Amino acid sequence: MLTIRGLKRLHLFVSFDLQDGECVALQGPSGVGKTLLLRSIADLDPNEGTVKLDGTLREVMPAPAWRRRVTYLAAEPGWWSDTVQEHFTTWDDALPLVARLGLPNDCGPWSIQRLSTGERLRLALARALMLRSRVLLLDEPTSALDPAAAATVEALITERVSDGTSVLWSTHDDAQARRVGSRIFAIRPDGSIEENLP
Ligand SMILES: Nc1ncnc2c1ncn2[C@@H]1O[C@H](COP(=O)(O)OP(=O)(O)OP(=O)(O)O)[C@@H](O)[C@H]1O
Repeated sequence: MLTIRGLKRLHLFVSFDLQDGECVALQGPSGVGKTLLLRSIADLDPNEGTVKLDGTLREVMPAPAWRRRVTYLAAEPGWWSDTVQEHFTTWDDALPLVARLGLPNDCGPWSIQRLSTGERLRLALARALMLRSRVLLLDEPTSALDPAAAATVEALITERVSDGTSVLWSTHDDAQARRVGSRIFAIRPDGSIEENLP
């Protein structure tokens, strides 16, 4: 279980729990703080408060180890190597997942530069899913995808949730929030969270 108490970042001040195998949809108008919240939980920006995974405080482990367990998927993912396959520890292991996400089997040697925005998003999702994290913090993961690709992503994440992964999923799509979330958190302009049922 992910436990968050008094997490403070700029105007945000929130407390909540995310159970194992639970997907919570995160909503709110543009600029309200959804990305700020997800990045703070992953400890990518300075923030205050108590964040624990299964009772273990975030600060007792090195930041990279925390982010392998509590993984943030950015709306605009970053890349550090030239080719697709260099972003995976074992490309052959990643290939079935990459293919399921609709990328061609021969895309391993491709340059990252040639990928479309949607292809990059799907590749970044594959990269995140290969970590088998305990918690996924998804920042509008289907915003640049066509309906078929978005449905594939929803199905994949739903499988992971069934396997016990906890997910916080930021989306502007109300119907998607109701489909994927067993609870919906709406960030208010004052930085607090209003909890709704789908
Ligand atoms: N480092 C920072 N210092 C000060 N303000 C910041 C910083 N980073 C982000 N903000 C501000 O915090 C607010 C919330 O930004 P955030 O990216 O979390 O919004 P969002 O809810 O994810 O929006 P969108 O739906 O458009 O992606 C914005 O007004 C943004 O300008």
